[in-house]
Amino acid sequence: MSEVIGVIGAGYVGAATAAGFAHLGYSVAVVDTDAAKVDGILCGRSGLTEPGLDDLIEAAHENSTITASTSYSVLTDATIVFVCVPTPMRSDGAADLTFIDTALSGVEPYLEPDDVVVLKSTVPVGTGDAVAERLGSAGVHVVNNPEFLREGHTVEDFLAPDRVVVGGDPAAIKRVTALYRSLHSPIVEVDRASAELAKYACNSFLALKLSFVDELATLAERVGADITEVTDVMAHDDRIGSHFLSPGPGWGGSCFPKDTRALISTATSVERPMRTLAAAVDANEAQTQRIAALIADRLDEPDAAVTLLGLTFKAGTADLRESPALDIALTLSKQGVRVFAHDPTITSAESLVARMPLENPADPSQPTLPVILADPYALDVDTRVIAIVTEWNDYRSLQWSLVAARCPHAVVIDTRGIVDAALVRSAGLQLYRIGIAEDWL
Ligand SMILES: NC(=O)C1=CN([C@@H]2O[C@H](COP(=O)(O)OP(=O)(O)OC[C@H]3O[C@@H](n4cnc5c(N)ncnc54)[C@H](O)[C@@H]3O)[C@@H](O)[C@H]2O)C=CC1
Ligand SMILES: O=C(O)[C@H]1O[C@H](OP(=O)(O)OP(=O)(O)OC[C@H]2O[C@@H](n3ccc(=O)[nH]c3=O)[C@H](O)[C@@H]2O)[C@H](O)[C@@H](O)[C@@H]1O
Repeated sequence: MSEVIGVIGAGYVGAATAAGFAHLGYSVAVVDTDAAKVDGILCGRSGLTEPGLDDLIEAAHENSTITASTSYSVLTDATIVFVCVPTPMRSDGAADLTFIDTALSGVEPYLEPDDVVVLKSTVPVGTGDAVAERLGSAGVHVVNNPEFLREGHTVEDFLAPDRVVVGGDPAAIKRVTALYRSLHSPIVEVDRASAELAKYACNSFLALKLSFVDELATLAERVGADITEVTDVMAHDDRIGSHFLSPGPGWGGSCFPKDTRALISTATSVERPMRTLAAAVDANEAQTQRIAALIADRLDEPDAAVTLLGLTFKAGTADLRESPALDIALTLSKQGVRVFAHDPTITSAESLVARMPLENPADPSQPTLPVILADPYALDVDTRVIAIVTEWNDYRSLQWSLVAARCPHAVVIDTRGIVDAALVRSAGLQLYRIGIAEDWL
């Protein structure tokens, strides 16, 4: 327990890492450039909608095992520093490493010989070697330890990972893996390039699987099949597995979109193009636009309105980054459709501004932000389409008779396959489920 943990960046990954190591008994110091995040941690809160995270941070706060600051000097005593800053997408698709560079510049003055810097952010192949070269002359070791947690499950996944992957300096790897030993998860030691590539490989493979299933759902609609029966058959094959077989409005979030493009960019730069992945990215964009078109096709009057149920990129998170729901809202709004939306985590349209850039928000003839509904029953009477875009449990158990009483002519489009068809239809509403041919033919 002699190691002192430093964490740079207190977002989804950094907050879970800090809280998790504090829970495992380590003393943790966090630095974040966002003063609100730091103040939150100093009061025992993460500021994130993540089950169990605030409990761990509050416990660490009470035990004085966590501290935080906007100043890198808080890392002075840290012996192993985890870098958990963003690696967003550049306009050319490659990963933007500016935040990594700034984080390293910030921590460098506080590093001592034999300290370890751990790259937990998702970084392209070659980044770890470059960082090792940069810090090596000061006697600092570098380890790649890519993270595989999911939003909405950050604590659960941090404390019980399918695997812990480490690559890099062998002596330092021993010290990093020792931190995780009490979790009893498989530890996979690989070379640095393989650790970096494996992280992109996992996200990209899952994205490929989803694009395949989304296209299969479209095909099922046309040829008389039921996607739930098709994927059930697939899931019985252990080689295929049962996860990531639910079609939807397209995959989104802070990582799949940027990581697939970053891998394509890496592959292209060494003239080893990843054609399958490029096709999956194209198919994903087409899937979201297909859903927008299906909605638009069911609007029979110029004044007809649409209500989107769900805005986050998936259920269980308040994260709106790269959410297909926002793309659908924007596409419809550009066509002059009045768009309303409900999401359990969104109380006002203001939180959408950063994620839905509009050219002229004040001009009602231009695309506008969706009007946020306080509850899913507060529907505009001219609503013609109610589309379930995010698979929140709230929408599985809607009282469809209340919906029908307000909007008897609305049709329901379920892009996630979560509603009970009999209940929707017994309320007198027409229903279209993704991938179910009998609804569309
Ligand atoms: N969100 C996720 O589920 C997962 C993300 N990752 C990867 O982890 C990395 C971080 O992702 P998130 O945690 O989602 O990001 P995030 O956007 O939630 O949080 C990043 C945090 O870093 C802070 N920050 C930015 N620059 C800083 C600097 N120079 N010094 C100190 N703090 C700084 C920001 O204020 C923010 O609080 C990315 O590379 C991402 O691809 C990996 C696995 C899962
Ligand atoms: O690198 C990352 O950031 C993380 O990215 C994903 O985690 P996350 O972005 O939280 O979301 P997922 O649960 O993987 O969902 C991604 C997208 O796929 C969609 N999805 C998922 C599963 C499914 O069956 N169908 C489906 O459409 C979701 O709605 C969502 O838009 C990976 O699952 C994590 O392992 C990884 O660590």
